[in-house]
Amino acid sequence: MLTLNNRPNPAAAPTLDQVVELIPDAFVIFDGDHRLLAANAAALRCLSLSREDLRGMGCHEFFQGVPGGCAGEGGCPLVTAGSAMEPLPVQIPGGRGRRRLSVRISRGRGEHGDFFGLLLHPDPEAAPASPEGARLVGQSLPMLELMRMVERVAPTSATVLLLGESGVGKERVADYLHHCSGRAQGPLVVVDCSTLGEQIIEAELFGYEKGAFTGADRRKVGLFEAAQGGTLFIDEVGELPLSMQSKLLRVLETSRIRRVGGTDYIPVDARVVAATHRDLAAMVAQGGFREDLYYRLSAFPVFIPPLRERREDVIALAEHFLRQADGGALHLPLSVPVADLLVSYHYPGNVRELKNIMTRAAILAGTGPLLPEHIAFQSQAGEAVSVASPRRGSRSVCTEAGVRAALAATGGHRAEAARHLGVSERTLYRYLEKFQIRV
Ligand SMILES: Nc1ncnc2c1ncn2[C@@H]1O[C@H](COP(=O)(O)OP(=O)(O)OP(=O)(O)O)[C@@H](O)[C@H]1O
Repeated sequence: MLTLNNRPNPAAAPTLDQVVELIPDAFVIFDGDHRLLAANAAALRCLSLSREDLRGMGCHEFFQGVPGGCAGEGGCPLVTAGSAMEPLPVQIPGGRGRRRLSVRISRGRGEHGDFFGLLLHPDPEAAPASPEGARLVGQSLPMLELMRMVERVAPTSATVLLLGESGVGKERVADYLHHCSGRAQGPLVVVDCSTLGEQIIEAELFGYEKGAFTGADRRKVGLFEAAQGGTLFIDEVGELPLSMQSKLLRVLETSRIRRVGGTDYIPVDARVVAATHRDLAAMVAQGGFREDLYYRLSAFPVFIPPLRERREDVIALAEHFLRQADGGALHLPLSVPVADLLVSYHYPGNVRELKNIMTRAAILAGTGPLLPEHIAFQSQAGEAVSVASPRRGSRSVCTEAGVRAALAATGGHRAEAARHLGVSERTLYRYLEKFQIRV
């Protein structure tokens, strides 16, 4: 029981277990005998251990993985950490093998002795060990800010909603989030609502029992169950039919599913990350999306800016995709004219378009040098992609090299060069004046 000073009615005070649940990050408390007193749900997920596994666990077993006495001054982090809140990299044995965590330990003094609070985070130093697929390429400010947000929310159990135009990297960010979470060793299951018809989506998500419908000749486990202990990435959640939206909401609220044709409720422990390129708030206003589900999903929205708003990432991404292409590494680093040309473009198809451009360029260049003529932009017409962007209205910034490259690539055609840069012709004129470029 936790009571505050002079509390008139201690019986009404919250328990320690209830208090630790208020902390969104993975958090555990040890008592003065170095025995674990309480852990919140985020910590259980982070360590893949149950509350029963953890309660009463000694510091030696917690830090070393095997029961034993406290290692004392020489080795127990609770003793050595003091009150400095410096993160401490440790290898903690979880339910599925050891994992590297960064632990911040703080010491408190109570009536009956000391106690210790431990905040657990995935160790950023361990990031290189994560698979290539989980790495986010990009060093622009918006990208660094995005990574910080994702790393912050990853260890919690919050539902995350990824917003951004098509091809901007939503699935990639979901992958990164999964690998930064305590569920990294669990599965990452992806479901794309835009590719599933209304009839099959329920069976896909929740599974079905034998005989549930014609053709159901055996029991099938759904994607929620397949994601047990891991993450379920629901892509294009805006395409979910209304009837399914209420069912999804129920699962998010109760953490239980019922297979189609089944009667039992099955507990599921899957962290949900959803994504959409659509403006869900507008869909709510038009009655196409349930308001309650919208609020539930957007507990932690993360906006991924379009590539044209983070042109500083273009070269790093281009070289990354070139490295992945057959024989592409031959062309690294990119020549200045190719780099200028790439940076000048506005990428309506975002990172996916850049990836396709680089894969194609590597093929066209073969074993010779990679030249500007090998760069073929896919959406030269510059058609607008429908955007659900809270940052709509932010302006493209063109460099002198970019403007010159766009003019060179379009044979000096101003209207085409403006389209190519993703700006209006009037804006292009302002740039021509600013950089004193004559066409
Ligand atoms: N920051 C990044 N670093 C490395 N690769 C990236 C990055 N962002 C996107 N990609 C790659 O670009 C391609 C498109 O990204 P992704 O599929 O994640 O986009 P998306 O926003 O989910 O698209 P859609 O809305 O069409 O589902 C993928 O091959 C992905 O791996």
